[in-house]
Amino acid sequence: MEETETIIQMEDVHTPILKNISLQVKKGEIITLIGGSGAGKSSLLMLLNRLVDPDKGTIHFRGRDVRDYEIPKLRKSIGMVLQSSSLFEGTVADNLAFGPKLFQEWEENMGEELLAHVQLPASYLHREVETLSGGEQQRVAFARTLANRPDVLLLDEVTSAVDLKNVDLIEAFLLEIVPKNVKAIMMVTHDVKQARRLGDRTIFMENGKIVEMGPTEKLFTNPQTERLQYFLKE
Ligand SMILES: Nc1ncnc2c1ncn2[C@@H]1O[C@H](COP(=O)(O)OP(=O)(O)OP(=O)(O)O)[C@@H](O)[C@H]1O
Repeated sequence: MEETETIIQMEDVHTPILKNISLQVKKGEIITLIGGSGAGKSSLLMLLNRLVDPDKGTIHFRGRDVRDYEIPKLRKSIGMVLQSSSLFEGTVADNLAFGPKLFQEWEENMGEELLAHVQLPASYLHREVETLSGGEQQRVAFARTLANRPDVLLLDEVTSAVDLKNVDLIEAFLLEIVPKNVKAIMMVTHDVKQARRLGDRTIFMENGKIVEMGPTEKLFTNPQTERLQYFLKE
């Protein structure tokens, strides 16, 4: 049987905030990260696209140490979307084209296709981003990240500032793009129900450490540690 490709491998990674982080992400997986405020979830994501480097340990992306990639190429391949999108002033099309133009990969018909992923009509291409609702802006932020054809998406609380309709749209979109358009997703969410809905595997963190990690349903129905049992009850 063909072995599933390992997309990310972290081995015994330490930073001032994180301790002893080891994990693997395989092709096709959505990994959800849960844990209380300050547990280190965002810090873990930031290691992957080198917003932070470890003091100790190694991080491999598609079999290669992340430090061996040029940073713009790494960040093109490992895209990140945050809680509130940082679209720049201009039209939706300007925002979508920005990344691909850096790599001479922009084609005029891409815009329409990218917006279709996030269920926005092509007419939005010419809209100034400031005229869009928060939820629409967040969907454009997704389309802009997808424009770079990333292998991995790092998502940090991406639905916490949008209304329920947009939460549904974004969740449906995420389930649809893996592994067709992106190979894997790592997603931090404070919404444990969302972590359960979307995750293939879930990581529970506390004090900079991974306390439990496993198949999402198993983790939720049969938490092994008192810490996680307590966290899920809160
Ligand atoms: N740049 C920084 N300098 C110093 N401390 C930091 C820095 N960034 C994060 N921290 C600290 O590291 C710890 C982990 O933060 P992190 O943002 O990774 O947690 P989190 O689990 O994502 O929390 P939240 O759910 O509140 O976003 C916190 O105690 C935070 O204050």
